[in-house]
Amino acid sequence: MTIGIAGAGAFGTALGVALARDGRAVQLWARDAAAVAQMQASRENPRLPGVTLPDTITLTAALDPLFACETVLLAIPAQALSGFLGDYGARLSGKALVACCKGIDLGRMTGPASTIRDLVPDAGAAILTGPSFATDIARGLPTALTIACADDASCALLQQLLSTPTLRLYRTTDITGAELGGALKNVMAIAAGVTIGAGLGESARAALITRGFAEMQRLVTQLGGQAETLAGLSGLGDLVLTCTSAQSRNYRYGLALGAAQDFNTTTTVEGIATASALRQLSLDLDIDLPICTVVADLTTGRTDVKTALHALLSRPLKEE
Ligand SMILES: NC(=O)C1=CN([C@@H]2O[C@H](COP(=O)(O)OP(=O)(O)OC[C@H]3O[C@@H](n4cnc5c(N)ncnc54)[C@H](OP(=O)(O)O)[C@@H]3O)[C@@H](O)[C@H]2O)C=CC1
Ligand SMILES: O=C(CO)COP(=O)(O)O
Repeated sequence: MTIGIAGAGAFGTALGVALARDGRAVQLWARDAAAVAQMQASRENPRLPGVTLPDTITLTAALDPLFACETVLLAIPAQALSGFLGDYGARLSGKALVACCKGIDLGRMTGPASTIRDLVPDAGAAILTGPSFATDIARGLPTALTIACADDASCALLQQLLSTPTLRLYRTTDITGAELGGALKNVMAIAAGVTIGAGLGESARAALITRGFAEMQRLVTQLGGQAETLAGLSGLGDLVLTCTSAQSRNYRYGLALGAAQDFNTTTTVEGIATASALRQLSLDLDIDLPICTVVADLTTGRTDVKTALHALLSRPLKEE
């Protein structure tokens, strides 16, 4: 069975490489025909330098080969997902669609798997998420991820299909917990980066990560997800990775923000839009999300680091 992957960015390509190396045939689609031609010729993706694309990956800029696959991984940024599904949802109905992105859609206020469920109701909506840098997956380093899908039997099939000897998938039916964990950890990673970038210290970062996790639990449980999911790979696992590693783009963006330095605006930093979505959700649902709100205010220039820090530290003292 050929696995389709929409989006030949770092993550889509890394997943394709891992699956192809383990014997799966992969159709890797990108919208830019010139970039596809260049990758075909070089068997390398500039977004994932130093990794040779196995022969069993077929690159394509045409959509028909992608739509011929029964399982399609959607590895495009979270804010682009609803547009893609709006354009092509009719061609994707009945398939297993696995979101491979992390974020909350600013227009719809939904996580990636929920966006699939809403826009392509008769597809099997799933999400693949958890702690993993694309380069680690592509290098064949050991990685463990969460696959979430409402139906356990379908989830088990996807778990088998997408696991390899070095890419180990755990499954859950808690889509809400899994998709929100992945979305929120990026916002927390920006905050952690700001903390270090502004010279506030590693103790402050540990406090930020811990209170960030409390914030994640508050939102997830109020929206019907499970605290246990957040304690797993898609929540705590990815939170720890992204808040402590300079490989993370969200963390690096936060570092630059905290140090008042420029940052390349073409880099995919999912936490920026997601922070604004969460700020709005906090107001709409009356849920206390102080760190997400501060990150949204920082990234949109509504506040500065000094004021943001004061806002967090001057909150009333309370029970842990
Ligand atoms: N990189 C990583 O280590 C990991 C990333 N992820 C998640 O994967 C998702 C993708 O990130 P990543 O691959 O790193 O990002 P990249 O910036 O490397 O690539 C993004 C890809 O998406 C494509 N794209 C953007 N907008 C659209 C659109 N409207 N329609 C079709 N294709 C589009 C881009 O194409 P073009 O070049 O034409 O703009 C590009 O190929 C994110 O949600 C991220 O959080 C998850 C785990 C690890
Ligand atoms: O999600 C990731 C690791 O699990 C990648 O993080 P960044 O998008 O911050 O680089």
